[in-house]
Amino acid sequence: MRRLARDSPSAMPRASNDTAIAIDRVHKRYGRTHALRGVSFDIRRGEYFGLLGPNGAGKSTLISIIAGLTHASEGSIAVLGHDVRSDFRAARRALGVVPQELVYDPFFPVRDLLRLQAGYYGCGRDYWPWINELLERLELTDKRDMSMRALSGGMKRRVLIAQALVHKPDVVILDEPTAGVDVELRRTLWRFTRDLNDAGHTIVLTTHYLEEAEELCDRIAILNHGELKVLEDKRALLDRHPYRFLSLQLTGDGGPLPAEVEALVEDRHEDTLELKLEQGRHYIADVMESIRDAGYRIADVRTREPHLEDIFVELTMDKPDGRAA
Ligand SMILES: Nc1ncnc2c1ncn2[C@@H]1O[C@H](COP(=O)(O)OP(=O)(O)OP(=O)(O)O)[C@@H](O)[C@H]1O
Repeated sequence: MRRLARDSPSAMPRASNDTAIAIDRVHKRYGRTHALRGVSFDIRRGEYFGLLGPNGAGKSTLISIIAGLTHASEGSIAVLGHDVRSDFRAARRALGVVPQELVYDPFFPVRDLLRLQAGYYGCGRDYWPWINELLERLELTDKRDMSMRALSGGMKRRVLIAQALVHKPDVVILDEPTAGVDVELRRTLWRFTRDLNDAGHTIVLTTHYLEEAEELCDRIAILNHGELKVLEDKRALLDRHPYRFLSLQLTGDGGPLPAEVEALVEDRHEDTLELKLEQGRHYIADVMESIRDAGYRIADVRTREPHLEDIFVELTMDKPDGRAA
């Protein structure tokens, strides 16, 4: 697949201001629901940023405020220095938002829809080559004259992505772009967004597929219960978690495992045990010896480093006493 060249029409000049989105002490209340509780952070220009959190954490609310679809109860947000309320048009012009929901006009042919959308931003014929490039990159060229209602769900999602990009926005927000799409399309979208990022666009991704965030993002923010839980470089976040997983396939008719081994069990399925070991505290050799002492043979041993998913669960899982992690 063709890559977007740095000097392609999509390449954005770097501004002296390094902040793409500045979020300052934002609160949002819906009646008695306090959906955002004083969230502050910056998204830097040119980064691929992951905004994660469990259901109801406040991600969509934050994106809606950034996009000007709803207002913060308190606090402010600026996109490329433009306040999303007082300077709405300039802020919106700098943004391309790919929505989570499939909302579209069923009757328009795809290319006409994209040209019309570009027109809303005052982008005329000189943007048509860019629209053709989008159609090509999203593998929609042969669908360009079809009406939206005739397209499959995956194709519609591609059109929504193209629609968000018609005006070559500097900052692109992707809200669950791969929800319900097949593996091939997911890969196509990953490549495409990475190329956009290489060409200078800031990308903000929300996703429930944590391997997607792990693969693509430079920095990760995790929201939980309307608060910023973590904002960290992805590599540092993964490295900071000093544990690893040990998977053991057991044979033989052993008895109960010793309590200190039971305490490490994360998962068990059929004859395999998955244990979570903290570095410097639990030693693989000791654990294996205890298991052998309990009367088992160890037929296979595997280890793995933590994935983003493990860290996400640890940071967002509510404690049994009702406290948030
Ligand atoms: N329009 C609304 N009216 C009332 N409450 C709302 C509204 N939108 C969101 N909420 C509430 O605000 C909180 C945050 O919701 P939000 O949709 O922002 O979370 P989310 O992190 O995007 O979740 P998900 O991953 O499920 O999309 C939830 O408690 C939700 O019920």
